[in-house]
Amino acid sequence: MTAAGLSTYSADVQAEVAQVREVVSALHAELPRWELVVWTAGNVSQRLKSADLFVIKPSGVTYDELTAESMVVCDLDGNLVDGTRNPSSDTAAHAYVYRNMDHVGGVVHTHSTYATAWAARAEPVPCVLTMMADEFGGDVPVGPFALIGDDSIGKGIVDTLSTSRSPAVLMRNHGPFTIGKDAKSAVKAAVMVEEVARTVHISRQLGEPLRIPQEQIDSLYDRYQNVYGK
Ligand SMILES: O=C(CO)[C@@H](O)[C@H](O)COP(=O)(O)O
Repeated sequence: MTAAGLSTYSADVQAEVAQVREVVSALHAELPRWELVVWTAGNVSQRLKSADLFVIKPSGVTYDELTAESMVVCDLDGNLVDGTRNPSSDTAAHAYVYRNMDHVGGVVHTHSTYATAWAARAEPVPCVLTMMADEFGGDVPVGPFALIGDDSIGKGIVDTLSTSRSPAVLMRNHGPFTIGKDAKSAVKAAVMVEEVARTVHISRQLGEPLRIPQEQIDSLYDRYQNVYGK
């Protein structure tokens, strides 16, 4: 597929595109490294600061074949602006999130095993671990069932995450989508949601895990978000 390209954009925008292509390409390597994907089943994107554009992977290309140059650039309606291949099949969902959540700079989708197992049951992961309180500020919520092809998935993500502190949503019968201030933060949330989905699942084999009281969740979330690592 060909597109209009970046020639009408300023040198600053083109420079940022080149830099974000490197970032997004490198972050795709984190998905198999953390065992969050099989074959081509997951994608990372990052929004530009200097223009209403984002960078995402081309569809159906294996992670070991991805390069910075092969990353595609889309506008916030999901139209291809620059790149030689079709953008990821989840581009419309990423674009919808960027159009409707101004604070989001990165989006990730995977089909990681444990998080997707919870999604298949449409059950939120209950906040029973301090690392869940830290990262998610409560339960990891479930979003609606939605078919790929229009704005349904994006709307489900936005509607669910707009009423939660969680940067992760388990889209019913599908899998996790995560958001962050940039793509790296969204990848981190994808790693964390898989980890807690796995741990809580294992805990359940031993009995019913104990929910953390809301006051303690709030305290842990505040410390991790505002003090930890600063
Ligand atoms: O969820 C889906 C399809 O149901 C996608 O995540 C694909 O599995 C990955 O697609 P590309 O990013 O390679 O288009």
